[in-house]
Amino acid sequence: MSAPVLLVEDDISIAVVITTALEDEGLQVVRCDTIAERDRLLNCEHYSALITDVVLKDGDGIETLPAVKDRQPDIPVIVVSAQNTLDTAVRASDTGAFEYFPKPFDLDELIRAVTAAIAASEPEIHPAEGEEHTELPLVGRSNPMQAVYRMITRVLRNDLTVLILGESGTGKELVAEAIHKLGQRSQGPFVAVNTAAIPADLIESELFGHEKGAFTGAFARHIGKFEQARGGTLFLDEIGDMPMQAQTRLLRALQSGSILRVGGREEVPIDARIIAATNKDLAPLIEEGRFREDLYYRLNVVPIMLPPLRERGEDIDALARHFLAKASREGLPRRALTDDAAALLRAQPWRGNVRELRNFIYRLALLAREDLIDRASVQSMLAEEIPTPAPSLGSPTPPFSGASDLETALARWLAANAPEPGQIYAKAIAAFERPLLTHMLDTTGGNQLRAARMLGINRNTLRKRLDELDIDPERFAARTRS
Ligand SMILES: Nc1ncnc2c1ncn2[C@@H]1O[C@H](COP(=O)(O)OP(=O)(O)OP(=O)(O)O)[C@@H](O)[C@H]1O
Repeated sequence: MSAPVLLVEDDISIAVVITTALEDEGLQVVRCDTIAERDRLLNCEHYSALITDVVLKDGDGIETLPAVKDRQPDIPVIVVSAQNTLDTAVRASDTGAFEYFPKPFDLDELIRAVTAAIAASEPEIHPAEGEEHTELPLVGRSNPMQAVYRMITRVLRNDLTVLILGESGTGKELVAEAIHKLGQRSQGPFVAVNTAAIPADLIESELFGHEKGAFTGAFARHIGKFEQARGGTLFLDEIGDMPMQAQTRLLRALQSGSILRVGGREEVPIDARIIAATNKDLAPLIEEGRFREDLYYRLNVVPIMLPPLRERGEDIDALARHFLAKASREGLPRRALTDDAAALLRAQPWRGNVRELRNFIYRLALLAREDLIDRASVQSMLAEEIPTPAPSLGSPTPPFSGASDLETALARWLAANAPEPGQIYAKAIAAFERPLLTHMLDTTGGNQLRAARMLGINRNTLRKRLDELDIDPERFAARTRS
C-alpha cells in the first residue's frame, strides 16, 4: 500500500467526494483545510501525493507550494481550483504541479491522475533473486518482505528518520544500507555505530566528538560519528541499549538539528539522515524508565518492522541459494541443495534468523561431502548444531522449571513477544499454528489429506488455513518423491 494522500480542501462536500473515491481505489487519505496544518502534517509523515485547493483560509495553495517541496521535494501535486482562470493554471504549472483540475472536475479523471502520479513517483525496487546482482541486496519475495520494500521506497526521496525494528539477524543493518544506497544521500558516507558496543563513558565523545583537552586523555580534537556522516547516513544500531545520559544528548541534538562536541562551544549543524535500529521491544523499556519516550517519538517517524525468518518460510529457498552462490564466489566449493534438503531447511525455526541460516549454509558449503547436498547431510549438520537461544525483541527468557518442552517454548514465546492483553489467545494460536502445520506437511511429504487426518481436522479447513497463512503444500511434496 502506498503512503497516504494528503488532501488540502476546505469545502467539506468536495473533500468527502474525493476521499471516498480515493479510498475505493485502496488509497488512504489524510485531510486538512489550512496551509499551516498541511505543513505540520508534511513534517511528520511521508505522503504519496498532495491534492490541494488554491484559496484557503490562511493562504494560497499554489503560492505556498515551495514550502511543500522543501519538506517533500518529489511529492506529486495535483491542484483543484474553483478559480477557473488561465492565471491559476499557469501558476500551477510554473510551480511544477503535476496536474491542474478546474472545478467542477471529472472525478474519474482526477482519481486516474492521482494514481498515475503516485505510480510514477514510486521507484520500483527489485529484490535480489538467488545469485543475481540487482539493485537491492535483500533476498526474499514473501508478503512480509514486500511490505518492507514498500516502506523502503517511501523513504528514499526524503530525509525522514527511520526506526528499524526486528529480532537479531533479520537484516536491519542491510535495510539501513539499502536505504542509504538507493536514497538521495548515496554519494555521502554510510556510518554505522553500534551504540551497545561503546563503553557508556565514551559514547558521547564517539557520537558527537570532543575538543582537545575536553577530558583527561583527549589529546587532540576528535570528530564524532555525526560529523563523519556529513552528507550521508548515520546508522545508530542497538539503540535500545544506549545509556540514559547519551539518550538525553541524542534527543537534544535531534531536536535542535545540531550537535555540540564534548568540551566544545560551537554548535555544528547535523547534515546526515538518521536511521536507528533495535532488536529490543522499546515499550517495556520506556515503561521501566530505561528508554526515553520523547526520544522514541523522535526516532519513530517511519518505523520499518522486519519479520523474523520463521514468519516468511517461503524466502528460505532463495536465501539458501543466495548464500550458496555467495560462498562459492568467496572460494568455497560450489554446492546445490536437493529439494528435500531445502524442505528440511524450511522446517527449521531459525531463531537466529537470516544470520543463523547464512552461517549454517556456509558451514554446509565448507563441510558437505557431495556437491549436491541432500536431506541426510542437512540432518546430520543440524544434529551438531548448538541451539540458538530464544530471539530478543522482548524481555529476557524467564526461568521455567519442571515444564514440558512445549510449555517452555510457550513461556519463551510470551516473554519474547509480549502480546497485548486481550490478544494473547489469537496471537499465541497464530504463532503455534504455522510451525504445527509446516511440521505435519513435512512429515506427510505435503499430503494434505494425511496431514488433515493426523491433525483431526477437515481437509477443507486445513486447505483454508494453509491459504491464509500463505503456506504452499507443494513445497513439501519433494520428500515423498525421493
Ligand atoms: N533479506 C536478506 N537477504 C540477504 N541477506 C540477508 C537478508 N537479511 C539478512 N541478511 C544477512 O544476514 C546477516 C545478518 O543481517 P544484519 O546484520 O543486517 O541483521 P541485524 O538485524 O542488523 O542483526 P543484529 O540485530 O544482530 O544487529 C547479514 O550477513 C546480512 O547480510
